Amino acid sequence: MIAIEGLKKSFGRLDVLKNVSCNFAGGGVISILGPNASGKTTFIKSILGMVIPDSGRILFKGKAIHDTFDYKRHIGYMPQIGHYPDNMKIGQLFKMVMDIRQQDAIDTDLLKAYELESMYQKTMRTLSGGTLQKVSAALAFMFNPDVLILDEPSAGLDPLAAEALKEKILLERSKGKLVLITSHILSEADEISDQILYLFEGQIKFLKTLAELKRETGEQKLNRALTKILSTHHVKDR
Ligand SMILES: Nc1ncnc2c1ncn2[C@@H]1O[C@H](COP(=O)(O)OP(=O)(O)OP(=O)(O)O)[C@@H](O)[C@H]1O
Repeated sequence: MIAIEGLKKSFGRLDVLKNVSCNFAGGGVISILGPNASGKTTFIKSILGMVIPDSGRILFKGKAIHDTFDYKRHIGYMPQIGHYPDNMKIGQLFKMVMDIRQQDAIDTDLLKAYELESMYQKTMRTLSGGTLQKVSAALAFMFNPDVLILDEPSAGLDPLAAEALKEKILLERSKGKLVLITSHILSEADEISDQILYLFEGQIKFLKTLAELKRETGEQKLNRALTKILSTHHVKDR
């Protein structure tokens, strides 16, 4: 579905992605983990065409994304912080997005779960952080995309809203969708991930299935497995 070959990106003298290559062949949930500033958002923004890499290639269904922007129709993106026109109402925002796509909403599951229709008259600038996240989540899933890219999706969501999002992610996964999620919440990643991609200082430390990670470390929980594997890597690196 998505192949990444030798991706490099620097901001000034800061090398943020250093020769990143990986392949997301089929569906499933891939959690992109790593410390702050390790390059997770830069990595997903590169796939979205929002960051232009200095070198390397990204292929979407076999086609280089530099040659096309049509591929973006197949990706639903939930940003870390959504930026929307301040004075627009929620209802107007949804209508605008549908007008731009020239398509009606296909998937209204989250719209309903979050009861956003009852808030259509609310103006974007007046929304709480969590409600803004709910709007972003509903938009990401709205057109039934093949791929979902979610940047720290549950940050700021209340527990019930986060649970609804998790259920939705699992439902889409069961349909064979590819879901890339950046997160710092290991318990959540543990519940929903098929694979873990660990970024460290702009490089992939590993990309493994969750089962493999647990088997290799002999741990049942992702947080303990990560602690173990990272300390082992650390020793090996020295
Ligand atoms: N547009 C930009 N201009 C300059 N530096 C940038 C830009 N975007 C990102 N960076 C820098 O690149 C590094 C990686 O940022 P990025 O947002 O990709 O990290 P992250 O792993 O997503 O972090 P976090 O876990 O804190 O969200 C950081 O040092 C950041 O300051």
